[in-house]
Amino acid sequence: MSNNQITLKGVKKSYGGRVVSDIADLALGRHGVEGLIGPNGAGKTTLMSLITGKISADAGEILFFENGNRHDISGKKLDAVARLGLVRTNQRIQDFESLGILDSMLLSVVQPAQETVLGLFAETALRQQAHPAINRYLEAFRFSDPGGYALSAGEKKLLDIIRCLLLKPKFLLMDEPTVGLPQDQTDKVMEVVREAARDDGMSVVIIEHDLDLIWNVCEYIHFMADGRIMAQGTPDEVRTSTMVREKYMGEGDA
Ligand SMILES: Nc1ncnc2c1ncn2[C@@H]1O[C@H](COP(=O)(O)OP(=O)(O)OP(=O)(O)O)[C@@H](O)[C@H]1O
Repeated sequence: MSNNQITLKGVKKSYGGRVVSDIADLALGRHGVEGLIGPNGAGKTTLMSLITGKISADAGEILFFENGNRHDISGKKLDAVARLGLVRTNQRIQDFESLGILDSMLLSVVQPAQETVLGLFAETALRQQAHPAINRYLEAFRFSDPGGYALSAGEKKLLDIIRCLLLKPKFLLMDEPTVGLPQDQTDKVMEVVREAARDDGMSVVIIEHDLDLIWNVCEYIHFMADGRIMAQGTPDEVRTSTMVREKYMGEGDA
């Protein structure tokens, strides 16, 4: 079980007078792999952006606890939060067309001070030897041209997730990780994420509309609607909640 947690107290965010996030009291990361679900526009992505410092809250406190250390990350910027080991995969895929697959992976494993060393890794074979973790991901995920660029939407998405995992985060927030990925790739992504949660103590929160994935992968689920956390519990508890069914799922889906 992970030692890492994010807590939010009285966190509020409004756009043009409309409250899109109103989190009274929330703890994330107590249960290994957790899910954050809710209807479109519920405020899930906004919540992740508030935590990672992409946007700032109007009020409230956000704390990050990692291995006994307490960090007040309210109002902290994106890079400062990422340096603490709190990393987020992207809902919208990034443009990797100017950086090859291997180079972008390598950039995740070298420390900033070592970046000039990149020049030493001129040979592809040498680069691969240098990082067993990269080899492992290349083996598992079979890019169409690993020595070239990630071109399809699926490959870009995959590369984004792998780069985040190579950073060895303490806490990983995943925003709709499976959109655009075929089922076999989705299964493999979830396998490596669960492995990192189990073996490295990484905490994970996954936003997904793919409820089968949520029920199968997550140990604990937070349900959000209208900017607020409305229900929390095990997959069984959330799946059978009348309120969750009414607000989110068709009666037949549960
Ligand atoms: N920059 C912004 N300016 C104005 N309104 C915004 C902004 N960002 C988000 N919103 C609004 O905040 C609400 C919550 O959006 P958010 O993207 O967080 O929802 P979500 O739960 O992630 O939805 P989805 O499941 O569709 O991704 C929506 O009504 C959205 O239109």
